[in-house]
Amino acid sequence: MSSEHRSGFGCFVGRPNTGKSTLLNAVVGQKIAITSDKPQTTRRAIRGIVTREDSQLIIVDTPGMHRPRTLLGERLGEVVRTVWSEVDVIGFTIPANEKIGPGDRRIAEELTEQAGKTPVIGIVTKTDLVKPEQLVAQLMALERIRPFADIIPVSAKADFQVQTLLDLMVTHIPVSPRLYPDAEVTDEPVETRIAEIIREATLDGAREELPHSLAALVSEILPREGKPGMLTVFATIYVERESQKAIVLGKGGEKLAAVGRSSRTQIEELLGSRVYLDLHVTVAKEWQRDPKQLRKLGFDA
Ligand SMILES: Nc1nc2c(ncn2[C@@H]2O[C@H](COP(=O)(O)OP(=O)(O)OP(=O)(O)O)[C@@H](O)[C@H]2O)c(=O)[nH]1
Repeated sequence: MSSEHRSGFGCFVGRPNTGKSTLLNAVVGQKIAITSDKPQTTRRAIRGIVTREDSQLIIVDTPGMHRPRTLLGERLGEVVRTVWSEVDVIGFTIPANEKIGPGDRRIAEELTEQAGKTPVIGIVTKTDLVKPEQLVAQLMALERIRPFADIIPVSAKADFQVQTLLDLMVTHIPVSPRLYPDAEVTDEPVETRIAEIIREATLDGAREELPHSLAALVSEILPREGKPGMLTVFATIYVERESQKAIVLGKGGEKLAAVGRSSRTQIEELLGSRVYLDLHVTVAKEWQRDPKQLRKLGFDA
């Protein structure tokens, strides 16, 4: 074993809902990316940094892959491809409890076309959901769809082999000194992380039609007037239609109030300060198709 220090970049790819965000959180050990029961909730590349004595692995969380339908969809595609060409190692996620399907195969093909020489580790996720014989069958099925540098089963929920996966990823990154100071966990701006907390809280228990047409934006964080030690966070939830606004608000604004309460606790933890959350819902018609709105919401590549 070499005692030289390694530093480099990695990412997880896989179709929506395969457990990429949960795995990232397990690996980094702090909640920095949003997870949700609904697909396609991760909309931007977020870097988590795992610093160990022997290595520093910077992980970029890639958005869910899906067929581009709107401008937003197309931009996600570009982001994903840029990520693939910049990283040293890619983890391709397949859940243990679902049959490998056309969506998985399409990503495997795109990896072959777009990822060049970047080594790909095949990761069977959510192993806690299946029996051993099902897991073995899935590992064998995965082996057949493309060549992998390694194949490994993991469960982020049961903390099974998460560290082993990290060790494996580190073997593929170059010998290099640390690229980031020890304390840094993510270099995402705090506004973005807060917006993601709000977005996640809004999606929690929301109806099926919401995930694709919801965005959150933090416009300002200011000291609260007359309340020393307290901050005001100004945030807006963007929806596409009046009907969606009604869903987000809930009866008499009840749902929005609950979203505010649950987000505030997390935001206070993140900022280390008491927070007043000034939260509004706005209809921005067809925001997914409007480049100006996309830029405003931080989707500019
Ligand atoms: N039982 C179990 N559930 C898991 C595990 N990992 C993730 N999940 C669940 O699977 C669902 C999807 O997980 P995510 O991490 O959001 O998946 P993703 O691939 O990042 O999804 P997108 O952001 O849509 O691309 C969530 O409900 C998770 O709680 C696991 O190891 N075990």
